[in-house]
Amino acid sequence: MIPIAKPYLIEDDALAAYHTILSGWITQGPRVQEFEEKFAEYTGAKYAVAVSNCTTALHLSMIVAGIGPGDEVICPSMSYIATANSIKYVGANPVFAEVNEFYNLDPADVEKRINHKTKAILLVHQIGMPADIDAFTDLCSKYNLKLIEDAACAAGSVYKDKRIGSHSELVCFSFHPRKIISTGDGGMITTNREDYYSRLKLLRQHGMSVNDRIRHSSDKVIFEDHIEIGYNYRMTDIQASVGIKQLEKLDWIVDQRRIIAMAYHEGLKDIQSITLPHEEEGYFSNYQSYSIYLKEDFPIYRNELMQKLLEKGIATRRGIMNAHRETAYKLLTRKVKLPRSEDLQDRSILLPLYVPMSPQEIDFIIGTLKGLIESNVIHY
Ligand SMILES: C[C@H]1O[C@H](OP(=O)(O)OP(=O)(O)OC[C@H]2O[C@@H](n3cnc4c(=O)[nH]c(N)nc43)[C@H](O)[C@@H]2O)[C@@H](O)[C@@H](O)[C@@H]1N
Ligand SMILES: O=C(O)CCC(=O)C(=O)O
Repeated sequence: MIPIAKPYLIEDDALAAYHTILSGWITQGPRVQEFEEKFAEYTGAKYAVAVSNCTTALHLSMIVAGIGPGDEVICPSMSYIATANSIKYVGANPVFAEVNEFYNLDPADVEKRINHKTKAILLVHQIGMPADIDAFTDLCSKYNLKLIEDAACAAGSVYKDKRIGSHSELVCFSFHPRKIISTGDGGMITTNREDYYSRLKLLRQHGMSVNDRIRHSSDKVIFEDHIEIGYNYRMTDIQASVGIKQLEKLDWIVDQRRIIAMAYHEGLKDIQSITLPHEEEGYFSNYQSYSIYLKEDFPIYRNELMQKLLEKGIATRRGIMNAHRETAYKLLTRKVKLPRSEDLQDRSILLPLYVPMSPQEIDFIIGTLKGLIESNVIHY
């Protein structure tokens, strides 16, 4: 079976975890600090704060951005549900906007939805393709809104010559196994603001004024205070030590993923009934996923195509979900109509993409897909 994804984890990642376990300091310790420093340096941001996953990164970002009950935050519905959930966690409401052909927020549609309750735009760099950060930065300054980036899938992606993580005040990353680099679960927030940095560090560890490492190494007795109600959103040192090793491989992994994406482009470019992903000038994707869109004249129903491919040993996934169609959001979103997002969800599939994939596996996927189309197994 060719799976949809596999994290690229090798012996040095495992050894890093092994050594951390034996070191005797296994959470919120030196490896976490090292991972944060290296991640900030990699992205070009001033600071980075490690947390337990990207969902908690988004939650804390909402808090430090000052989003609260009754506020509205504009975001795509077409995203993993954690994007919208992070807005609900602070008592605010997600206002879903349309996406463009790149599965990313459409700035013109977002602008139409701004009103006096709007406090922020939460953009998503969907499946690793950067969203148009400049357009949203302009909108945010025009209407005095906060910008938060959900870069869960976008470690190693680049927008206008700068890596994702360096463009705005709050950028959230994920190290879930479905992402480019993984620490099991894990997340990171990058920021250039010192006040955000300090508050994020406080909030992820119960609002504790003097952290355990400082108390541990102090030659004087110190007592901590808990100065606001915080959370237990820590990353462990076991995860961070894996993250440090994964980060060393990130650019290489992105290169490898792009080679596979190019092989898909090349092998599938002559099929008229599908649309392939592409990059515009200034946009560089890490190809977290490779999504193809089945046009009106595609000869096989989407779900049947997925089933046929599975029977041939190839796992695929449906197009990116729309949060407003999920049961959890039904009451809130009865009147929401997002035809483009819904169509992209219904008519797209994600193909397997992981490192290493052999040329034979890629050829097999391309050949099987072409064979199914040519034999017109099931017609409309
Ligand atoms: C970007 C979004 O991608 C994912 O959605 P998806 O539907 O494309 O993929 P999923 O089915 O969740 O991905 C899980 C697949 O990823 C591979 N995998 C490999 N290792 C793991 C693992 O440790 N945990 C999980 N959950 N999955 C792992 C396997 O092939 C597994 O079938 C979701 O995981 C979302 O959580 C994510 N935000
Ligand atoms: O939990 C998930 O499956 C997706 C959300 C995510 O990637 C994260 O919270 O880090």
